[in-house]
Amino acid sequence: MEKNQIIDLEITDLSYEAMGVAHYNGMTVFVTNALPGEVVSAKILKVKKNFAFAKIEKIKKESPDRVKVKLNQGVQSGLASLAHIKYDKQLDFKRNQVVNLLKKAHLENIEVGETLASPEEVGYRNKAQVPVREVNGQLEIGFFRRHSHDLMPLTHFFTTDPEIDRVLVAVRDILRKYKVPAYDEINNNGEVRYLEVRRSKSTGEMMVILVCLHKDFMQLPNVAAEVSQIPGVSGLILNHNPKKTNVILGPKDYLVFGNDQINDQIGDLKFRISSQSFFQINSLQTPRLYNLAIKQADLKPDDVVIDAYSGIGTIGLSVAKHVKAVRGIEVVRDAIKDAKDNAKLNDITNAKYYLGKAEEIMPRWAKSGLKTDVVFVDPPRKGLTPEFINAAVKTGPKKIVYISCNPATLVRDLQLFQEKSYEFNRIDPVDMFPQTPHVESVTVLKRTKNSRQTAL
Ligand SMILES: C[S@@+](CC[C@H](N)C(=O)[O-])C[C@H]1O[C@@H](n2cnc3c(N)ncnc32)[C@H](O)[C@@H]1O
Repeated sequence: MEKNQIIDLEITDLSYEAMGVAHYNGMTVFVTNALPGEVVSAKILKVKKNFAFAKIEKIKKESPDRVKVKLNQGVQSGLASLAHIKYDKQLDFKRNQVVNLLKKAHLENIEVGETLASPEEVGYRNKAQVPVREVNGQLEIGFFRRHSHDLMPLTHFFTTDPEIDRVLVAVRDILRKYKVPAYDEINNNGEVRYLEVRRSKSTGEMMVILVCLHKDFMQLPNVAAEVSQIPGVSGLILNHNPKKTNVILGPKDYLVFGNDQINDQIGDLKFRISSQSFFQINSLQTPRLYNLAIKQADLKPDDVVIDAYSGIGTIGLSVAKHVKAVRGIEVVRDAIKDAKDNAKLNDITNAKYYLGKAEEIMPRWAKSGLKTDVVFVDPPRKGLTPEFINAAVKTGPKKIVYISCNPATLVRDLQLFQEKSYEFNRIDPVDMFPQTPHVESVTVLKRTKNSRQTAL
């Protein structure tokens, strides 16, 4: 097999990244946007020792699960790599990921629920963070082609709220009008690196964030004056990121005009969200995710609850009125400030929030003898650390409710909890990210009879 060769392939499976999988002369070939059951004529793009990558030249036999999307193939592979699959089959794909990971871990007796469908299949994202670069002499917004920093200009982001797309394009045009230079990452000069827009689904308020190389630039007053005229925009923030780095946001934000938080709502609770705070990006699916987790936690009025990886307090504050006390842990300073503000905003007095790393704070609490009843964890993709798991178990909770955005680290961590005599019998996938391969899920671990002794 060699690069640029064209071969016919029968697709037998889908990889975790939603690439069609085929076998050819002992090699595994990953074909972008191909579906199981299809026969495709494919061009080989890259050859490694045991596997290769290819792209479709022609579909010779089409899967009945395929939907025609207008997206260009490059856009689709970067932003919405499941967009060519019928939505109900996307849900199956996500469920199968969990099933396969459990099988690999020899955990076949665990039930995996049907993936809970998202109320919106496109345009659901309440936040966009898009790179700004110069392409052919003009400032453009778009996305980086896979595994590169080549900007593909774009104005319609497909999974993002169309109101956000409208503001992204309006701000792009203002930056062009005042000839603000885009960031040049090779020479670490220019100005605007990323453009972020967040929108509250409940109030319609939008926050615009310009991620810039400098904390001020000549055209900023004119840019700000025009951005303030865009309907729906309630604030402009300049995020200062002076470093030569791939990290998107710098540590400092400067409020240029308006509010530095937007107001949103989940269920009957109000939330204020700062620019650097995490907020679930699928606004309509979030309450359904939380309700599932809270229902399965079966909370009691005397319960002491931990909300680890709390963000702005959304989970902890949703349960606070039904339990004795909530303690939240979060590493982002602004998110802790938001969580405290949000407790006040909703007249909640039994929820306290602590700044720091969960894997450091939890062992301290365990050492000081804290006892808990339910621990909610909602970590980033890398999952939990053994230190956190040990400490959480030491506080003796009856239940641990694990909300995960990465089934691979979830299954790894669930096995560690099992070693500490916590058991689980089902995982419920929830689709927070339609059109993409990302899988969210809820699992409840229960303490078995003898685990309190083992834990202490
Ligand atoms: C997936 S988000 C969940 C936030 C919140 N539970 C929600 O539903 O909106 C994970 C959160 O963990 C925070 N985080 C990341 N690493 C952390 C750590 N080591 N300790 C505590 N919080 C951390 C992130 O800042 C983020 O707010």
